[in-house]
Amino acid sequence: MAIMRFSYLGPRGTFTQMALMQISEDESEHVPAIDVPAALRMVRRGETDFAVVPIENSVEGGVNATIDSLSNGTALRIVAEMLVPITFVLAAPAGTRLENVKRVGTHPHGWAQCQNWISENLGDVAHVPATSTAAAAAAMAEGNANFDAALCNPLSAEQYGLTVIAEGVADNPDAVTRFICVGPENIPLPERTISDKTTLQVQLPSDEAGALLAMLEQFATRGVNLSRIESRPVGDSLGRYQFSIDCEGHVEDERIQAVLIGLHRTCPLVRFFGSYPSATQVPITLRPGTADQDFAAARTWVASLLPNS
Ligand SMILES: O=C(O)C(=O)Cc1ccccc1
Repeated sequence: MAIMRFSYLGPRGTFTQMALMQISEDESEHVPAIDVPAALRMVRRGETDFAVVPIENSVEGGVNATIDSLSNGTALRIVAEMLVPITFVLAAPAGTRLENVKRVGTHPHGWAQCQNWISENLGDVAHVPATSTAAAAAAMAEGNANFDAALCNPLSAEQYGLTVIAEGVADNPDAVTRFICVGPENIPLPERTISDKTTLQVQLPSDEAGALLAMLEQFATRGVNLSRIESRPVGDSLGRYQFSIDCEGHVEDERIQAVLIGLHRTCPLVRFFGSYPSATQVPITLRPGTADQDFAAARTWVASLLPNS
């Protein structure tokens, strides 16, 4: 089989690479990118086959960089999702004392997920933003960091030869980040499983009272549960928002097709970003009347009412 190339939010040792390891353990296939748009750009240009990027974390919610660069560029397809439990350490050159840490380098999401721990344990310290947690660790190891410790995962502390000066750094020990694997638009659709997700981008008709409610009703009437919904600015004028949505089900499910038909009829823009197996594979409980056979039976009945049936 041809070698698969995966771009990811790098450098080596990011949480994103930990997610990538779940689907490809061979590091020779991993191509680090400076940020999420760059990782996706490599797929759009055909330089890599897939990109792995964070989309949602249990503390901060949606990752805007990912949602926006999916929404505002040429079409891509999500083919898989991965969950990574997030555990941080503070890593620094040997001999660094915790009480001397005044500036912490990390990715903004890392900072957001540890703010309370940091202020309780270190008092007033400044955040120095880095392009990723591992980029902070790498800068620290190279000796050109303008901070005293990197907030990163244990793997990158080890990879970059830093000393762990605090472990279990987290506001919420159960924090999880969800990552997606994204391929080009023409990639085959992943097969249906007992539990799938579908990701969409939807714009609403402008200046219409109740447009958001009407859009949500397309899902509600077919018993389709949403697992994430984010409003993001369209970007052309103030007050214009679009929605990034994950819902439970696969585009091969009749109820999802009915939602898509409803959205397409009533919304000025609907983009499909793929259907893929949910990471947990917890079976979806269907509301009565929303299974494939219910739709098929209803269609047969309607057809029987027509004159030439
Ligand atoms: O910076 C990283 O290591 C990433 O992969 C992004 C990130 C940062 C913090 C929490 C989850 C993901």
